[in-house]
Amino acid sequence: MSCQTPIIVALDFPSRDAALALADQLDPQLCRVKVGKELFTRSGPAVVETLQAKGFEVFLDLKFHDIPNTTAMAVKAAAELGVWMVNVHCSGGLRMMAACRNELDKLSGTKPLLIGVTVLTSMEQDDLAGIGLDIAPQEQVLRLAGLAAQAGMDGLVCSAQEAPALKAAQPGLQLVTPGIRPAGSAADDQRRILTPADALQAGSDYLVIGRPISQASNPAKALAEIVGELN
Ligand SMILES: O=C(O)c1cc(=O)[nH]c(=O)n1[C@@H]1O[C@H](COP(=O)(O)O)[C@@H](O)[C@H]1O
Repeated sequence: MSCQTPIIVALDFPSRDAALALADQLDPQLCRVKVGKELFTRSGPAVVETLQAKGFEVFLDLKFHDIPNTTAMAVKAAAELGVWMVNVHCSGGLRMMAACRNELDKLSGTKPLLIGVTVLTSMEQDDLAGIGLDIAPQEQVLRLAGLAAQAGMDGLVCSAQEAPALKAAQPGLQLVTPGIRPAGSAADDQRRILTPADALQAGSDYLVIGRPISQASNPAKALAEIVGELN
């Protein structure tokens, strides 16, 4: 049976063993899992395959950002790994995103959801100013969302704070929202955050949650409490 909640648990760990130790405490019907840069760089495609064999749908979060051909070929490689979701940075531009879409469209069978990262949830207006963008985060997110829609992307990574505006402007795009913090938990390096229930209410389709679950003394209980809060 496939997953019945919108929760994606980030397996941000320095080793395959640590990631699998957490996965073994989680139920694939209650969450999907995300393999990011740290775990993939250490453990490679084998850890993705192991998680799939345990019944998890895997979001391969490598945030590809390169010239169109290089990015599209990386997305193709992710599709061939059988991942459920893959992402690229929208700031790679329209031609880069369209090349990825085009490459996936050539494949037969089940394809991963192709998701564009807008403005990282760790960034606020001052951070954008630092990289030469004199613009509010939401304005930049909406601009990139327009490009993503034009390129035929399936959805966006954004903050749940932007979800209401995005659902109004781009209703066809699924919203994947990190920066999720249950009430009372530490923000850590995140800046644009919302609670799980508020994020769903705002229009998020998927909630990416890392440390509030992975660093909890009882991760399965932390997941169950968040699922309970959503029902
Ligand atoms: O693409 C992502 O998943 C992502 C995009 C973004 O804007 N912000 C963001 O935090 N993430 C990822 O979501 C996860 C959030 O983890 P926690 O902050 O521990 O909940 C991390 O694995 C990040 O790499």
